[in-house]
Amino acid sequence: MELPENWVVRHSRTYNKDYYFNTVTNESRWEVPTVDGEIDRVRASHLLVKSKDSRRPSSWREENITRSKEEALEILKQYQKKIEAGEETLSALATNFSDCSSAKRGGDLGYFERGQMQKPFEDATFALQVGQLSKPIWTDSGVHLILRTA
Ligand SMILES: Cn1nc(-c2ccccc2)cc1C(=O)N[C@H](Cc1nc2ccccc2[nH]1)C(=O)O
Repeated sequence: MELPENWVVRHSRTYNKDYYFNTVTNESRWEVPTVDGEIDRVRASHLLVKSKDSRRPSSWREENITRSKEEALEILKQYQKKIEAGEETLSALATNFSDCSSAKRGGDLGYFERGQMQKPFEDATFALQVGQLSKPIWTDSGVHLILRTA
């Protein structure tokens, strides 16, 4: 995490831990300063449809997944239509149909920072506004719909 301008990390011998010091304002603080508008962690839920080419072509739903990538995308687009029409929620569809083990939590992956998820998934999530649904996103796991929740 790069620090905003004029901020440096210092080490407090008294407390034996790092703190942050602004060399212009002489302000010091324990928590990491972030540039306004720079987000360092997000929360998201997702619905994953795997295919035979997925990194792990198996899930709680289906021991051996044989559908093609094209079929997976068509299935995911049907879910996307229902969510965008307000007929279904991503959480309800993920619970019943996601090929990710997060299905048991309505697709909720919790909070994550950059560097934790597969890059296409991370970039798509960080580009979403809170409450916004992604377009279909491909990772090595399959094709995802992502809802940024925080
Ligand atoms: C990243 N992650 N979190 C959970 C999870 C979260 C909450 C509760 C239970 C499982 C499962 C996973 C996971 O990697 N699952 C994989 C599928 C998968 N691949 C992903 C790539 C990016 C983001 C989420 C993804 N989920 C699997 O089940 O084969």
